[in-house]
Amino acid sequence: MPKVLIADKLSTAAVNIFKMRGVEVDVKTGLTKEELLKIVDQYDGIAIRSATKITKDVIAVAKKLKVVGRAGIGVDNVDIPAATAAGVIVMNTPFGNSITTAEHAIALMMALARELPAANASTHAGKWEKNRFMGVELYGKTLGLIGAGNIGSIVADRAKGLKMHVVAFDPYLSAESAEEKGIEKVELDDLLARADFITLHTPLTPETKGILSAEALAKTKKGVRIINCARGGLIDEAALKAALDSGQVAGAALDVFAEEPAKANPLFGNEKVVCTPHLGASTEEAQENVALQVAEQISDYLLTGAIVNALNMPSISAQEAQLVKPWISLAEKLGAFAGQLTETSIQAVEILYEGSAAKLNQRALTQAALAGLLKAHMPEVNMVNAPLVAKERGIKVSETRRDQQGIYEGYIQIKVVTPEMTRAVAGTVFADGHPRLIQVKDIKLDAEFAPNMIYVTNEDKPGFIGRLGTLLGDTKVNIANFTLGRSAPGDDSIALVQVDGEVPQAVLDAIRKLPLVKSAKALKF
Ligand SMILES: NC(=O)C1=CN([C@@H]2O[C@H](COP(=O)(O)OP(=O)(O)OC[C@H]3O[C@@H](n4cnc5c(N)ncnc54)[C@H](O)[C@@H]3O)[C@@H](O)[C@H]2O)C=CC1
Ligand SMILES: O=C(O)C(=O)COP(=O)(O)O
Repeated sequence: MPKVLIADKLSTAAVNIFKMRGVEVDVKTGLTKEELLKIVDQYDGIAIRSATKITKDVIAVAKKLKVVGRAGIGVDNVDIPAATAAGVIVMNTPFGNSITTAEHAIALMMALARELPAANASTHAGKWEKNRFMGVELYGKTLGLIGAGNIGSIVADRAKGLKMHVVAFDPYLSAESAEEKGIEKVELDDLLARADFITLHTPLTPETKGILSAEALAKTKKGVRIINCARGGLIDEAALKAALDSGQVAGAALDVFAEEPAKANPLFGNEKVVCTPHLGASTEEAQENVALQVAEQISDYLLTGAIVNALNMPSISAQEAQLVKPWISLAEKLGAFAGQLTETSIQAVEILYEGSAAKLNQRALTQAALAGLLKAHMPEVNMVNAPLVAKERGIKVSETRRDQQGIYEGYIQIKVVTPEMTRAVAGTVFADGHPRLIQVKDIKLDAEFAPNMIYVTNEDKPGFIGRLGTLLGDTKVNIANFTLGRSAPGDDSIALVQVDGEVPQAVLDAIRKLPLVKSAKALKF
């Protein structure tokens, strides 16, 4: 039974889902890094929010870990490259809390416009400072969105309801989509110059880090009000403090901070600043949504192989996972076969999907094929990081789909191009769900994959099979299966021998010395 750790505060809906689905679950929130490092190797999955940091060193000791599920959107607390390198899938719940967070941004904008927190505190203190608080209207004002994705778009929709004019800076927002949303797409400088309110809704990336820098703040309309419900690092906090002090910025409402939990911050204590402790996603509805979703997604992956909302893997539905599983195994084994025969650098990999194989999730199959291929010489490669490793090594990967042409209902062929040669291997999945090797170079055959095999190329002349069998018998290597193939009588032929146990090097050397043998290699699957 797979075991999952819930490391941040999640709705109890998550625990119930895990239990119902047959996943063992521990709830241990508020762990220090050291505590997490001590226990993380027990778990197949971890469910988190923004508090727990899944760093490189956590991934390094989490030997069983297969999936990190973020009950929410931002994944800047997860080292995705490290997870990818370790074959750990990182998932989030991209829509579960977006309405709630957009509503928080609007709430903060209103609180800022009318100084609600200060007025509230003053009234509770019995001061009745009616003349102290003078707000501004939102009606007719320009709202500048930095980032117009899911949350930004909902904020825009609500702001339009308040009769604001909405402009957005988002390089990835198409003109059509902007028009559809009633948003004016602008450049950042234009937004800074025109907006009465600026609200941030981008992820924290190297490009967006410090997007509201001292320089950017200097370009804003004097008296601008800023709302940040995305990530603290988007604003240079020291620069914001200076801009508030100079009056360039009239106020800021912040839900997120460069360092969290934010116990001390240069902006604390400033009455022009409205703060909440990262509450953007904190409504009953959103927390129920994200907890349910993340528990379903993690359970699905661990129990069925289905992948939804992963940031480092293509999606595969549960139904598809069932269908594609034997083909993934085939693709990986074909890749492993070709990889073990390849001793030189690889220039290109061409994968052909025919018939029923062409109707399956091609990205997953290609990732499996690449993983098998590259793992032969780089054990750290896995299905998740294989495309990246191939790219880093300059291996050109191409895929072709074709309707059924041959006798097999479906098959996969992998062609590996090296500076010396091109080698093709192909296989299919039989009705029993077992992958079969059906072609090596141009030679047709029919062989199952086994943990230990010997691959021999030889001249097709009488006497070879007997000698090989005798040698293996004499050296106590038990033959489980023996498959032969040749392009034409008397031409090149190959023998694939399934053996029980590892093949000693001395036996391989002896096979290579047999008459008619051209090459011999031990293969492992
Ligand atoms: N305060 C809170 O509790 C919460 C905060 N968030 C934060 O809100 C962020 C936005 O969430 P969603 O809208 O769901 O994400 P999203 O992915 O739907 O939208 C992000 C938008 O930012 C844009 N973008 C990316 N790089 C940009 C750049 N350099 N300049 C301008 N725009 C850029 C993208 O094109 C995209 O349209 C999340 O990344 C997360 O960090 C999300 C939920 C709750
Ligand atoms: O979903 C997000 O990106 C959030 O920032 C929400 O964070 P939280 O789950 O409340 O810690």
